[in-house]
Amino acid sequence: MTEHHARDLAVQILYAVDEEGAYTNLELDKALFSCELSAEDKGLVTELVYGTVTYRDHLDYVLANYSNKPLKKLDSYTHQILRMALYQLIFLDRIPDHAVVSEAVNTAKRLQGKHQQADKFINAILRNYLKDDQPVKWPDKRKNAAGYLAKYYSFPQWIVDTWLKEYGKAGAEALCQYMNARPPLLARVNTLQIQPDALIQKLAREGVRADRLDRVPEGLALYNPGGLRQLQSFQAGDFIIQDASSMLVAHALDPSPGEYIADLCAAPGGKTTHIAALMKDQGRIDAFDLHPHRVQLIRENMDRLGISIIQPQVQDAQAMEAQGLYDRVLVDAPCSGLGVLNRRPDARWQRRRQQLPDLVHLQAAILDKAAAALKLGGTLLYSTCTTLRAENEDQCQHFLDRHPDFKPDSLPDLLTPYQVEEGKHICRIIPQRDQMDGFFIAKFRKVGQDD
Ligand SMILES: C[S@@+](CC[C@H](N)C(=O)[O-])C[C@H]1O[C@@H](n2cnc3c(N)ncnc32)[C@H](O)[C@@H]1O
Repeated sequence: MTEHHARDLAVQILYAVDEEGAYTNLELDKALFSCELSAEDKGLVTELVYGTVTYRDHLDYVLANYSNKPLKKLDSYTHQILRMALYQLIFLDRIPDHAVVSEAVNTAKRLQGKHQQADKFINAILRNYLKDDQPVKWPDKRKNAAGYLAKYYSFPQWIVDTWLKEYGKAGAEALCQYMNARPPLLARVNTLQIQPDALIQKLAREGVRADRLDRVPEGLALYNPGGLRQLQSFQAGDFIIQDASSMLVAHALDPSPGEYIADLCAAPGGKTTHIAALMKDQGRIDAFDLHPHRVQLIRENMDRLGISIIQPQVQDAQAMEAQGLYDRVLVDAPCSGLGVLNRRPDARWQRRRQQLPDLVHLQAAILDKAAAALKLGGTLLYSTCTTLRAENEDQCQHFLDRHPDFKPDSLPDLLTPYQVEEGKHICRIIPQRDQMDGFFIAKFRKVGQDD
């Protein structure tokens, strides 16, 4: 296959994401697995798809200046081809402009033989854009920061509005920039098997450079690892891919060997397997999740990492019946995920403000079951990967209001850099400040009614 076909494939993936609601990463994996493109062309497809999906609204804002038809009336293939070409013209330096235009026209001819004139329309729009020497007029950044951030950085307006309220103009802009950049590749060393410095040396022998993270003892940054799953160290279970924020959650729970722990929303098991490592694989962890195919991922991870104390089970956490059983319970709740929008380019377009009430309700129901399942004196840890107060601080305050038998509990020193002023039991990991996924962590202790 040639580079031309790489572009055709990219347009077909963009179509599936936009028109059929496919997940970008899964659609890409599926398409790249079954095609015969070179590694370089696969890289190009990935870059074009990720960039075009991420910058969708930025690209449409520019396109609307040059199209005599409303964009909504374009057929989807024409629209995807135009967005993808414009993404290359605006954001990529290495492909000459004339090549971008002729590739777009040829892709249209190949994919849309039946849609007469689409190639001519695409050619005219792209040439008009290239001829125009006036810069695009974006919404005024000072008078209409919300409009500017949403269009320029390509986010739904409601997300930008909440970030502006939370972090102000400069903070919200820095957060938009963070979420548009590719996340670093981080790994957690499986300390049941190997220590970080030994793994760094082992990875070096496999041709991968790795450095230790400052903030999490078992965290590594990996550089240019190529086919990660083919590495002997990966197959041997020496590490798991996980972000630093996520690693902080198991440390916040602070488990000890021999304890009985429940992880109520556990799949695919990143935090469960970390908790097991901190327990030296001694004791027991019940790892629940609603979805059978995701529970299977917990099994695969524990098997690869050589862990024996995890009991994975399909279980709706809202329907748990356990009472007074566990020393510690983790609720790593299903949430709006606004702290990790950089990990899936289509996620920002799929989240809806209207989903929030149901999520908040689900989180509260799971927290109530967690509260009942704990022993007296037990620890409850609540975490989310979102930046929204309704799912974080407000959720926790309502929990304390409903459960006078619980008190805030202080977090270990490792978490101190992220503690909020209001209380030592709450941490906010702020991506643009901490250069990690956006997370919220809160800790409580079951003290009983009379305390
Ligand atoms: C944030 S993810 C968990 C990530 C996981 N803790 C890890 O570190 O790998 C939230 C999980 O909650 C699960 N979930 C959603 N609703 C649930 C419910 N009612 N009961 C149990 N699990 C649920 C989802 O399937 C998803 O796997």
